[in-house]
Amino acid sequence: MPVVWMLRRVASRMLQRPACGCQAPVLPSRFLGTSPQQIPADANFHSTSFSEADQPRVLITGGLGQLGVGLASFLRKRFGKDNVILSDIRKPPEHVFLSGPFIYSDILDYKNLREIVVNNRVTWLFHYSALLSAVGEANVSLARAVNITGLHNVLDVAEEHGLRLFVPSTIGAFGPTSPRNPAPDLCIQRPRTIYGVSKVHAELMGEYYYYRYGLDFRCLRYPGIISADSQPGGGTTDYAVQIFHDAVKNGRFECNLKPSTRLPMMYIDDCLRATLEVMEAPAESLSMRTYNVNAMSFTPAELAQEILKHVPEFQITYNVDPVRQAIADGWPMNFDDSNARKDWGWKHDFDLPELVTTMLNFHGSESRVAQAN
Ligand SMILES: NC(=O)c1ccc[n+]([C@@H]2O[C@H](COP(=O)([O-])OP(=O)(O)OC[C@H]3O[C@@H](n4cnc5c(N)ncnc54)[C@H](O)[C@@H]3O)[C@@H](O)[C@H]2O)c1
Ligand SMILES: C[C@@H](O)[C@H](N)C(=O)O
Repeated sequence: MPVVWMLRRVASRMLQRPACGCQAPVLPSRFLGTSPQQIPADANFHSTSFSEADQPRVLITGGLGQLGVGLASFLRKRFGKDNVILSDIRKPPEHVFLSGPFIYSDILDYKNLREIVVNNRVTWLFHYSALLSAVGEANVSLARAVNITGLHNVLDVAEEHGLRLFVPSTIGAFGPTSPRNPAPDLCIQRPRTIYGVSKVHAELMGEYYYYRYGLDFRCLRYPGIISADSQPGGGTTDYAVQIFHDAVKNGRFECNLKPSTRLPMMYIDDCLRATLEVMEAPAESLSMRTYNVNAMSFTPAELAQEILKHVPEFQITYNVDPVRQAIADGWPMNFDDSNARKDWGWKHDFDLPELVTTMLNFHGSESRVAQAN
């Protein structure tokens, strides 16, 4: 195998580098920038003194899901609109298409992925494509393909082209035999969903490529992420997003998890900031390549109590979905993220009260706008 890898690497380097040693011609593209430089894998972007030309050239896969559009907008503020390419296999809504570069990318098509990376001189890749926990159980073979085969393509492209690679993992990478309150970074991981199994695989493969080939792989295990202006893609923590829509719209919500189901959660602003911070952290500050990150932990009953403080008529009822409940019962109730706090200074801004106020304000103003129109 090492011989095969060596040959592949030499061939790929030859393809990337012209024999004359001059600058390789780059195909025209509407996303093309002007910098002739490749960002070195160990570059430290912590300094804000980089010129426009030195900014990373970013590709986000699976970017039309709950988190990708917010990530693109966050990164574009930092690195410039044209340096961040959003991609997916779905058609983007108009406001997303008009907000910056968008491109079709199927992570199961290795050649397509490589072409995008080469033509756009991508240097950082955020790999968001995935099937989440509940939809994954409903379509195991597709989840296996997207979450495992797709990841292999991404790892290979990243390694061949010297990219810095971010892959999110999840609380779902733990299982009922893991310590659950709290789950530390390093412990037994025997998840019982295809989603969890594929994410443990991603963590291990990324770290293997880091140790074996020097790939600059960085991974955060996200808790359930709560966002106001994007819909979740079929996970177990989705209730904590939907509850706000329903509280404002109808004053009531039917929850598909039991009232006492405690899970770690995070507001999207904290999630996106954590993602950029770990990508910008100097390599020497990272004692590990896969970190837990956390903000808060609550049950549906506790979330409903907090909403009641703002919406006194709010009512919650329970109609438990056995698939989601079984998944949640095997996940951590709390997350130990002390290594992230120690190594690269992770600190969350949103606890439960700030989360509820922010979400209700957003949906309240949205519904007032809708009523006024
Ligand atoms: N949202 C959360 O609460 C949460 C928590 C932990 C980890 N994560 C991780 O963060 C990442 C983003 O999550 P999300 O909530 O935005 O997911 P999502 O399900 O909302 O979006 C995933 C996107 O992947 C795309 N996709 C599917 N197949 C693809 C393919 N073959 N090629 C390219 N794209 C494809 C889908 O079209 C979709 O837009 C995922 O890897 C997820 O596991 C999310
Ligand atoms: C937790 C996370 O990975 C996702 N929101 C899910 O529930 O599947």
